[in-house]
Amino acid sequence: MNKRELFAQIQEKKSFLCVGLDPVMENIPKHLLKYEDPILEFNKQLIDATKDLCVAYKPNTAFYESMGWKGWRTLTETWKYIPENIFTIADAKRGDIGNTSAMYAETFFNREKSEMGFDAVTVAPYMGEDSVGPFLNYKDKWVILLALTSNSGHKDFQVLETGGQKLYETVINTSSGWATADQLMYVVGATRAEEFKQVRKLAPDHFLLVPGVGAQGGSLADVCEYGLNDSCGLLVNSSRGIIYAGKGEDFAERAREEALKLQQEMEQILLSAELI
Ligand SMILES: O=C(O)c1cc(=O)[nH]c(=O)n1[C@@H]1O[C@H](COP(=O)(O)O)[C@@H](O)[C@H]1O
Repeated sequence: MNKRELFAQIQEKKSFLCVGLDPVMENIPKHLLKYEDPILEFNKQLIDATKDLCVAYKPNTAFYESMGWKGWRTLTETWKYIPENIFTIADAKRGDIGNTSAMYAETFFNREKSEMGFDAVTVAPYMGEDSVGPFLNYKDKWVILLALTSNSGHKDFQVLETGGQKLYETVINTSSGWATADQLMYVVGATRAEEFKQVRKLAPDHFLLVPGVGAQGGSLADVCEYGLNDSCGLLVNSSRGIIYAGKGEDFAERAREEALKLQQEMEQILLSAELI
């Protein structure tokens, strides 16, 4: 899905919500345990309940990989279940020397080989351009580079000064000069709302993946104050705040209610910004 198509979806759905699919077996409602793959059933019901309210789904691969080969099967079947017009992000946070990154890229992008054809993958920029390049060789796909993350550990490296600018600023400045920069998005945590003004100075046109609303306490309104651009430019993720809104048989309805609250807030924001 290209940028124009993504913005068209945002306008049509009046939403820039990304639902994070981070399921843990202990939290799956008990009535689903009778299914052969309870997590797949959980995801399917969540997708059915939220697909008209969101423009993206982001399974974090750790939650699937932790279950071994069965988890990979669940991830693959989950990806297949997501409707085609919804943006899919493999939140895998990969990046390695070139030939290894090429294998990671095949895992998430090469549908013929792996049976998964995500639109985007999250990548750590630490190993530099040649570690990101193999993902960018897929011309219709996106790389979402970690820039300024939502966790407290962002202080350890990302905001350290490197030649007059913070390390995360260097990540954005340098990568946005790459020839393939129009296939990049950046992760900026909702808990770092005070930095969005600066992020937008460095990356005015890029889409930002913004995790950290909901369970981590970030504010949607604060993110949007400086984060919006003229094609919206934001995919705001909530995982636990939506998928665990209810723990019983009505879990999908509760999830829908939480997604709807965010979508309605987003609609007002898009209206005020005259983007819809
Ligand atoms: O890349 C990410 O998505 C990500 C980056 C970041 O800085 N912070 C962050 O929380 N995430 C992911 O976003 C999701 C947040 O989940 P909740 O806190 O449950 O909404 C998890 O899958 C995290 O791994």
